[in-house]
Amino acid sequence: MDFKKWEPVYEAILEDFGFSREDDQNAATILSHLLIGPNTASTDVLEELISGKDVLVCGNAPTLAQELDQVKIEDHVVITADGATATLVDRGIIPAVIVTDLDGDVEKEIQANKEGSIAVIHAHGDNIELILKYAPRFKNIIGTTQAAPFGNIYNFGGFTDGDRCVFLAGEFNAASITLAGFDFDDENVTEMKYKKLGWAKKLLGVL
Ligand SMILES: Nc1ncnc2c1ncn2[C@@H]1O[C@H](COP(=O)(O)OP(=O)(O)OP(=O)(O)O)[C@@H](O)[C@H]1O
Ligand SMILES: Nc1nc2c(c(=O)[nH]1)N=C(CO)CN2
Ligand SMILES: [Mg+2]
Repeated sequence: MDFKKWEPVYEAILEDFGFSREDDQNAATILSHLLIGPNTASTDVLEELISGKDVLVCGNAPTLAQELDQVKIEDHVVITADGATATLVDRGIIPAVIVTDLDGDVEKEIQANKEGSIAVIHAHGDNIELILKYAPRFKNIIGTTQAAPFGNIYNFGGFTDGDRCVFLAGEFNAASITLAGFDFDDENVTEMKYKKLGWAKKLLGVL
C-alpha cells in the first residue's frame, strides 16, 4: 500500500478513536527490534503463497463456523484474522497466514505458527505489552504497522485484523478473495468493537 494513499484514512482513524500516532510508531519500533532475522519471514513468501491464488479470509464473527461449512476450504489459501485462527485449528486446518494484533487466542496462533502458518504481527499503540509478551514465541514473522512503514515493518493497508487480511491478499495479487465470518452489523459486541467493525466495513467497501 502506498502510504501516501493510506495516510488520510489513518489520520481519520486516529482522530475518530483518539489513538496516538506516536504510540503506534513506538510500538512499531519495539516490534522491529524483536524481529532479529531467524524469527522472520520474507514478504516473498507471501507473494509465493498468495499471488494468483483463490484466498479465503476468515473473520471471527459468530457466523464463521456455519459459513465454513459452505466453502471448499481445500481449494483456497486460508488467511485467518486473529481469533478466527482457533476455529480453523480446531477443525484441523492450519492457515497459510495469520494476521493478528495478538489479542485473540494467541496460544492457538502459536500452535498453528509452529505447524507452518506465517504470522503477520501488527504493532499499535495499545498492544505493546502483548508484543513484548508473545512475539518472541513466534517464528516466520512479518511485522506490520498502521503508521508509516520502515525497514522490516510493513503497511499493507487496513485497520482491524479482518480487513487487514483482505488488504494483504490484495497487495499480493490474490486471484479472488472470499470472505467468511464477517458480520459488520453484529450487535452482540462491545461498543468499541462495533465502532471498529464500522471502519472495517467502510475500508472493505473502498477496496
Ligand atoms: N461480528 C464480528 N465479530 C468479531 N470480529 C469480526 C466480526 N465481523 C468481522 N470480524 C473481523 O474478524 C476479525 C477478528 O476478530 P477477533 O474476534 O479476533 O477480533 P479482534 O482480534 O479483537 O479484532 P481486532 O483486534 O481487529 O479488533 C476482526 O478484526 C474483524 O475484522
Ligand atoms: N492504537 C490502536 N490501534 C489499533 C487498535 C487499537 O486498539 N489501538 N485496534 C486495532 C484492531 O482492532 C487496530 N489498530
Ligand atoms: Mg485482534
